[in-house]
Amino acid sequence: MPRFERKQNIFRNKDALGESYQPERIEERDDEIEAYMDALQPIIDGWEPNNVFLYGNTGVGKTAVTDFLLDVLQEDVTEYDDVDLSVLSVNCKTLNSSYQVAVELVNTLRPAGAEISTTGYPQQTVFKKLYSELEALGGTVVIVLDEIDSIGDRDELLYELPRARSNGYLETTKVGLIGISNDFKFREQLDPRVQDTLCERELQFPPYEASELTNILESRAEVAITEDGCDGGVLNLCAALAARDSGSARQALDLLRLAGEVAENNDDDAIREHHVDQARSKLEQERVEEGMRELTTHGRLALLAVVSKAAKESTPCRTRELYQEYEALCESSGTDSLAQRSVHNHLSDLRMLGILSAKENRSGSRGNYYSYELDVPFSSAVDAMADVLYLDDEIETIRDIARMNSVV
Ligand SMILES: Nc1ncnc2c1ncn2[C@@H]1O[C@H](COP(=O)(O)OP(=O)(O)OP(=O)(O)O)[C@@H](O)[C@H]1O
Repeated sequence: MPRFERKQNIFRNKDALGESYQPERIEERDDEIEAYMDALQPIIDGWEPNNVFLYGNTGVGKTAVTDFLLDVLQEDVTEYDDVDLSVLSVNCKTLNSSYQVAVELVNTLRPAGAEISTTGYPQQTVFKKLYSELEALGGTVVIVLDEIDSIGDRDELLYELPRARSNGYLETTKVGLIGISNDFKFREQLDPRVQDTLCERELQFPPYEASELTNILESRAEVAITEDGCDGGVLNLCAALAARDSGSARQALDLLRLAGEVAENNDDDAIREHHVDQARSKLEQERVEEGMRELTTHGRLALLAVVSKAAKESTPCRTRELYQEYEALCESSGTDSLAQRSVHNHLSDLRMLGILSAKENRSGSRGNYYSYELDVPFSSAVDAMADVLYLDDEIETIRDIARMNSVV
């Protein structure tokens, strides 16, 4: 009797709900596609490409539409013998400077074994190597820089590359940049001269509404889910939840995939609305745990102070009292404590992350003050603290007190 058994009554192709899947059809982006095609038109016409800057929140289709249109463009360009198009795509997330992005581009263009080192050259040397690789490639080159905001203020490449031809670094090759970002502040921070060139054509992708997300989910479910694998109403529910929260297609797709997994694990024959509810809580918890894992030691100690008060049923609790709890925890863990003002800042950050909630109380002549409480389940907060702080005994005591008070 096999111990692994194939389950395929819900998913026909689960990968189609994953991040790496490239949809055959783009839904609900006709206006954006039209404007984007307009910006890419000079390439087909044989002229220098426009530089394009795309922005919008996470999950609104910036990358999907770009990949889709560049595939179409590469196919259509084969009709014209005098246009030789190459597309280079780089995600800048881990490359946070012009230098690193330029090295990555050089290495993408060089054959295996001829790559350059990621350190040790003057920046202009790397840029020159990049120009000579681009010149060797020839034709029209479109360079897509996804998550371009990771470059930060070290943005010299964004100034130099679009000017490479006019400055005589490139003779024959025509280069166009496509920058993609979900950081709305990035554009404003750019040097005005960079803004002028990089943002020659700007496209904004707004968040999706529920009805748009439903269409995206319907077209994806046709590929991903079996005919009877999904109850009516499930796609609408996933779409409505994602629209209310972020307007992100990624969130809607994640919710549907996870709901399918919950249904599958329960050996149910179709995804139902209660599976979506469970999936939503699970995603929410993952988000919070991820936020908590990224806290600094003092952020964690400040949170643990709130957790400790919650175990004693003493929340909402004022900063002053939380500070005393925090100081005691610092002493137990052998950590120097911060001033009350800094702890207050950590509490505000925890609130921004959705881990704490705060109430503002009026206090007559002495001004207003905040009192804090957990905005996440007690158990997820304690669990996330347990594996990082060296406070096993204290955390066990907090758990005991919580059990005594039936706080779970
Ligand atoms: N209009 C659409 N039609 C079909 N699928 C879409 C559409 N918009 C987004 N998607 C899908 O949603 C997911 C997220 O989209 P995408 O990666 O393009 O978002 P993004 O705006 O680039 O987000 P980020 O800024 O986080 O990179 C992908 O799986 C993508 O295929």
